[in-house]
Amino acid sequence: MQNQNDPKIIVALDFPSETPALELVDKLDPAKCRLKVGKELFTRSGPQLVERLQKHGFDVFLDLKFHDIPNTTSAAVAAAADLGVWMVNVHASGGEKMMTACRERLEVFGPDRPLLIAVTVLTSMNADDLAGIGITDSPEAQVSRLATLTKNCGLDGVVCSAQEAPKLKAEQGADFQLITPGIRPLTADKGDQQRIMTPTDALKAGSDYLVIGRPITRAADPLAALEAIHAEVQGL
Ligand SMILES: O=C(O)c1cc(=O)[nH]c(=O)n1[C@@H]1O[C@H](COP(=O)(O)O)[C@@H](O)[C@H]1O
Repeated sequence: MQNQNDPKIIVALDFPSETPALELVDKLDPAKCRLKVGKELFTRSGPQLVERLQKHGFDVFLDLKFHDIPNTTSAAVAAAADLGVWMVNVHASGGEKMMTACRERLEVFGPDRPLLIAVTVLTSMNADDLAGIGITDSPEAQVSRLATLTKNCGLDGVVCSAQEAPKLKAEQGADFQLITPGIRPLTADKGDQQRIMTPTDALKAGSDYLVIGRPITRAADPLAALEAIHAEVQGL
């Protein structure tokens, strides 16, 4: 499924239940944004909510960050494809066999299959956090390593910080999709994010899609916040 307008903003519906999520969604325009359903909302409201969002005309990024053995993960990715989502993700640190199994499993879905994306280094992590799990390389180097692995496995792109986008576009080519959370307009709180960038800078750096949650969903006027970001990035 592919929205003809190809909106670059993906609103992260990080809500505790479908009631507040749908309250916001009812005011949104599928021509201006896509929607991301993550672990909290999916665990409460499940596939029915995803189908409802799709019936409203929205492309859905199912962000469950699968990370398991190849057989389990590829079956989960196929379940996401059956649901008709636009994008689904796995953790690149699941490794070559896992990512390859997922890509192969999606082949039967043909050109309408979801985009298959791998998470590199979470945008909430900095060099100290990586050192804590035994990775002494910089976040940038680790992201590059995992992006190369992801591309070699034939996936469509990665989730990374926009800070890494220029390097990744140079290394992996223009077609390799970069999905970037950690987006913060200048006035927004950083929260738990570490590697952040503004919407304009992120697109200029090479991001293909901006994942934005709290700067929209926690704004006093979420619709106005989305409209402002949309106006800011339109035409970039
Ligand atoms: O895969 C993701 O979407 C993701 C990866 C990552 O490295 N960092 C990250 O923040 N995310 C998601 O992107 C969204 C960011 O939300 P805000 O920080 O509220 O804008 C959340 O739903 C996260 O789960």
